[in-house]
Amino acid sequence: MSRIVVKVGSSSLTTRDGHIDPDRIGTVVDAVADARSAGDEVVLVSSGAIAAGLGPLGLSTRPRDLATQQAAASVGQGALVEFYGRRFAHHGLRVGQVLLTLDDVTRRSHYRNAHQTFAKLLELGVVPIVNENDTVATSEIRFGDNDRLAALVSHLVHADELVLLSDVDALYTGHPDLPDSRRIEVVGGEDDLAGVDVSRVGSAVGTGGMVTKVEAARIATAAGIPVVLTSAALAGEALRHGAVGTRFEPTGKRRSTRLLWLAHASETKGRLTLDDGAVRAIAERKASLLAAGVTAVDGTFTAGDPVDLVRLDGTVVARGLVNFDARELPTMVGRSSHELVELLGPEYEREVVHRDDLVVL
Ligand SMILES: Nc1ncnc2c1ncn2[C@@H]1O[C@H](COP(=O)(O)OP(=O)(O)O)[C@@H](O)[C@H]1O
Ligand SMILES: N[C@@H](CCC(=O)OP(=O)(O)O)C(=O)O
Repeated sequence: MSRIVVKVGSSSLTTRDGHIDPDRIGTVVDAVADARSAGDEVVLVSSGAIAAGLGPLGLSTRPRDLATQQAAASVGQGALVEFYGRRFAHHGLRVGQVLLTLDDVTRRSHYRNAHQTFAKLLELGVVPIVNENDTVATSEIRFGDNDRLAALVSHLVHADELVLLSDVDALYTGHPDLPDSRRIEVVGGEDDLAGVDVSRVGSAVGTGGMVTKVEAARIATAAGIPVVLTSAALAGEALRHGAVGTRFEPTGKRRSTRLLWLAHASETKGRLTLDDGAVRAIAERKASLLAAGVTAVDGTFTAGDPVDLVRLDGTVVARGLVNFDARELPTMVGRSSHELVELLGPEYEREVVHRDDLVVL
């Protein structure tokens, strides 16, 4: 029995005029149901909320402004889950909706909750249908693309494999429409990606194109999870562990999900400059960062936000979740814990970034 996370993109689930495509979603549902009958556990990360909301709202193209995207996602997500619910019921399976924001995989308490929810849903035999919580996620906290979300979810649920389903059957050396592009069967590591061009954009409804799929594959494989990338039309073969698409081999070992995200967080909220002693402490001794070793503070952040930790020359050494707001830190920098307690009170004795919330790059 394997635990598989399957991610399917907007372009494989919806029609060009912004409605659910029953046949194409049906192919994915049937493949997932077959895998379940064969004893595998499946978590389905489904995009398509915005795309499926366009038609019902009379919109002909993906809106540019966040508020309309969120409104479309609200309408489309309901339609998608309703469709999944009915279609999986034909196979005697129940679905459960899981909407995640960035906080759910970075903040410790949320992370534990998300982990437990998935564990219970799978134990109860439910097929979790996951998406980003588009309707409430603001631009700063958006995952931005479901490929990366799927990589983090596969790590969160300790998946044995991540299957990325798109509208193209494999990764190619260049855009598949170009005559010179060749299909890539196996990616064993970074070397195999040298010279691969993923820069040309994908479908009108998807967000990330091939760039985010390759990035998701990097995140998952670096954490020890193999990835298969192929088209949604080949979902059946992919889930029967057939030789389809492009296979990305694991390149690293499992690490904490929160730190995995932090290492790959697309947006940090600020920057703390460290003196040489503090750099050595966090990088070599794996110590927490104390105010005494901070020389400058940039950015607007609140406690719990991810920040870059940089050397005096500005190069990034690490990323961490900061324990104080940006406005609190300037009076703290360079001071020992003892001074901070005397000056500001006992609650200022804590680390600026705890070593459990810090990842050296
Ligand atoms: N090197 C490449 N190999 C395969 N596809 C590529 C490559 N470069 C760009 N693409 C494009 O990426 C598209 C898939 O991305 P996207 O439309 O965002 O998918 P989804 O909606 O499934 O997330 C493909 O259809 C293809 O047009
Ligand atoms: N959360 C968004 C999905 C964004 C996204 O990553 O889309 P895609 O590139 O099609 O996987 C939605 O459901 O519309």
